[in-house]
Amino acid sequence: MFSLGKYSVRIGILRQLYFRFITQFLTLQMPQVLLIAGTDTSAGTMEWALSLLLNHPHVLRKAQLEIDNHIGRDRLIDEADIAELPYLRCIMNETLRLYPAGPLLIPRESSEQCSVGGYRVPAGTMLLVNAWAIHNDPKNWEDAREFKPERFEGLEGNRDGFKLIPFGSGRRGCPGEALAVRMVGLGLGSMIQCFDWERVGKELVDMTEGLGLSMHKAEPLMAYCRARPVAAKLLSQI
Ligand code: HEM
Repeated sequence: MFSLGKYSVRIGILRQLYFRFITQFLTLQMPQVLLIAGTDTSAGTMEWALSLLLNHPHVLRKAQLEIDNHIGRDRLIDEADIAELPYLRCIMNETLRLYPAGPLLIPRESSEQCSVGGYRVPAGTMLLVNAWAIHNDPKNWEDAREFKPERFEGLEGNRDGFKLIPFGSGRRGCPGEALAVRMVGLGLGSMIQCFDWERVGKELVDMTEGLGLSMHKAEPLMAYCRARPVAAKLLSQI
């Protein structure tokens, strides 16, 4: 048994799970790989982001204001707008920090003996990078468990050294990163632009994390939404 922050697992079970996951992954054709790796991660990130926004309505209002100011009320948000919406990017980074879709990245194997943080790692050792623990470590982040998109103001891209690594790093880093940022940005941005969102009740949205190799919500998000005048106007033109 070993502990990886909140991930406390039996190494044998983990090895088996990864072995099954990786062998299945390797037998898939490239389009299947891209679909599997790209859909759950992107959809899950949007669900976490909207849940966080519902629990922090002032952040939602600020994001809506940014979109309204930048885009106006005569057209829908477009992929090209994402780069011009820094606060929306901050929300995405903060969501991926708190709830990284791949919390343990993809396992590595040491090709030769090395030393990591003072520990001797023999050649052929399976190595897991606990991105979740790095992202939520109070040594790395002030108010680590708080949702504060402003902490990323001024940051270019989706990495902050090795403190923020939602897409992994190096040769096996996520090849879909650029697409994911555009798709999550467009999906989330459209939902914010076109609808007003409210929680179903007075209680906060349940943010419990489900079990699994990817980070998904234990309880699917339920929310009320109302089309904003901009959406009604634009949809009536279609
Ligand atoms: C929010 C969305 C996404 C997140 C958070 C995410 C995150 C990750 C992470 C953490 C890894 C492991 C990287 C590592 O171990 O260094 C990974 C691998 C991968 N991702 Fe993504 N991903 C996302 C979207 C996508 C999309 C849209 C695609 C493609 C259409 C994609 C394709 C892949 C593939 C093929 C791999 C395996 C790469 C390899 O083993 O060399 N991902 N992703």
